[in-house]
Amino acid sequence: MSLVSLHEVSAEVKLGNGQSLRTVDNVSLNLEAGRTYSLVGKSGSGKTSLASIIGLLNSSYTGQFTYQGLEVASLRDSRKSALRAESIGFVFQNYSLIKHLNVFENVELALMYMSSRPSSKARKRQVQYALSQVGLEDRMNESPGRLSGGEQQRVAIARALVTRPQLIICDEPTGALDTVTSEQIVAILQQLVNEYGSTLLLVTHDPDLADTCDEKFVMSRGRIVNATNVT
Ligand SMILES: Nc1ncnc2c1ncn2[C@@H]1O[C@H](COP(=O)(O)OP(=O)(O)OP(=O)(O)O)[C@@H](O)[C@H]1O
Repeated sequence: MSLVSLHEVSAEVKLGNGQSLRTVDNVSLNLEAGRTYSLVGKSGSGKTSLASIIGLLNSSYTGQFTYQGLEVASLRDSRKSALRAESIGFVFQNYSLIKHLNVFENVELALMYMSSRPSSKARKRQVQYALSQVGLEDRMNESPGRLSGGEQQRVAIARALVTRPQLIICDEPTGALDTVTSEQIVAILQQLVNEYGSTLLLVTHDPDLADTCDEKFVMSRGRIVNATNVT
């Protein structure tokens, strides 16, 4: 059974002028457990729109979408939120860390949303471990604003992985970083995804980053126009 299975999925947004724009157009794909996938395509091709459906962030679609064998359309919002908190980790371009929480608290937050929230002692152990994995255990008490872009993204990776999610969705995770830092971030990501056995969906403009994944999906005008096995 695939972790994610989409069959003829489409989505639209309503534009200000009353017209609709099809952002995802008849997409069918499977994501298997433990494999890594990139999603590439020009700006506006629909990558983020598709990733937000797969990440259970947008339920306004037609077609069939199953996650862990569950028909997503039939799940209540509360069940979808719980599923997302427990089994999906997100990393975005702008890090999306909370400024008034320190590094430890930002990572811990991911555990607070779990329905089976670990004890305070277990949370401490898990957060410390996740931060050590990204080399930031000695910056736990700092405010994110005092960290460099690459360091903030490493915190975001620790936050995405601390729940040991089955799926990690990264949307342009290196978009705001220089080339050397980007390569380091992707190396950390790939190593941890491998170690945790998670499935990775990496949305990127960068062909070199895309080639670090097992499989590549190319999007154009909302459609998957090409799917390639890289390895
Ligand atoms: N809420 C919205 N309102 C209006 N248009 C939208 C909305 N969301 C997405 N779009 C449009 O849908 C299309 C697909 O957008 P999407 O963000 O998914 O593309 P993308 O491939 O991720 O682009 P980028 O690489 O620039 O992030 C674009 O033309 C975008 O302008």
